[in-house]
Amino acid sequence: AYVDTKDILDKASEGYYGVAAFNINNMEFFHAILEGALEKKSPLIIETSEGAIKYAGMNDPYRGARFFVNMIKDMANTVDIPIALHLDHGNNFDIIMAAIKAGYSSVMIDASHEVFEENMRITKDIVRIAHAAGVSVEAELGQLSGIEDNVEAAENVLVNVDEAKEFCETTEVDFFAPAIGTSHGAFKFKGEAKLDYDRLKKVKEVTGKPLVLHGASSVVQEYVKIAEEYGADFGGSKGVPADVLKQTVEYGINKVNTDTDLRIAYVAGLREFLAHDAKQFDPRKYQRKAMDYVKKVVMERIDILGSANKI
Ligand SMILES: O=C(COP(=O)(O)O)N(O)CCCCOP(=O)(O)O
Ligand SMILES: [Ca+2]
Ligand code: NA
Ligand SMILES: [Zn+2]
Repeated sequence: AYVDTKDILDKASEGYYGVAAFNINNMEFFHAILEGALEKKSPLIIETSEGAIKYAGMNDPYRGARFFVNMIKDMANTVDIPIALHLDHGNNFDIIMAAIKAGYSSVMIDASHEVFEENMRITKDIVRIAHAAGVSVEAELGQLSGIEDNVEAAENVLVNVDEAKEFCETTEVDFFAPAIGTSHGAFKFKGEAKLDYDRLKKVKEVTGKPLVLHGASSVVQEYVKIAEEYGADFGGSKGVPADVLKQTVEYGINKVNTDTDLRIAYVAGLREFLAHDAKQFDPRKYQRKAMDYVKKVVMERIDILGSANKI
């Protein structure tokens, strides 16, 4: 069934388990992810960035948003697991409105690069509009280093616990993303993967909200190796180890944003298949190994986060 993201995450917060939010840009990733979630009988959050919406809509965001809603809502209403569709890192007002109008389950308003008062003001506005339309809302405090909200955040800016309390009370967001030391992409840490667990525990205590971990991909080395065997160069890639992920779930993380792991698994499968089969040109065949690797990553992640059989 097609559901509100808030429903999935309120249950996950109650039960102290994590639900992965998987990013897609096309049909094949969605199918591979869905196969994995169905096999695990897990609730499923599909999310699309603004870039994905522009990509699918050939630069018409409302068309792109409708494309994803039509594909996902229709499929969701014909399978037995709860599925939600979320706008990830919403920043452009028109694209957030397009997602709400098209029928997204939830939207993120990411104004975390603004000063605190401004982030709060913008978020309050979006919550008012989204809630009027029956759409739930995610927002963020702190910044992830690397490309973030289309602005370069040189350093990690960790969430401030007192601000988190005021922010969640004032804005009435439905689920909340505290920056605790992760970053987007495949090169998250120079040395050891260290997240600020103490800060996370305190944010859970003072907000009582379902919490979101951005930049949560593990950068699974099994697929990095396969990709590199067939010509990729992902040297120095490092993500959030599974045991660290488990720890964040224990301390209150419920939505676990995962994009890079799927991208690496897919390109590894594609490179491997094409290196061995010189004759195949049916896209339903030469993408299958890539989709199988994505499905495997999805199923492994569901086991790490504990959302299997939680439907
Ligand atoms: O927090 C995460 C997941 O991060 P990770 O998977 O890199 O760890 N996300 O929010 C996914 C970010 C997707 C970015 O998409 P565009 O390239 O279209 O802008
Ligand atoms: Ca941000
Ligand atoms: Na998000
Ligand atoms: Zn993110």
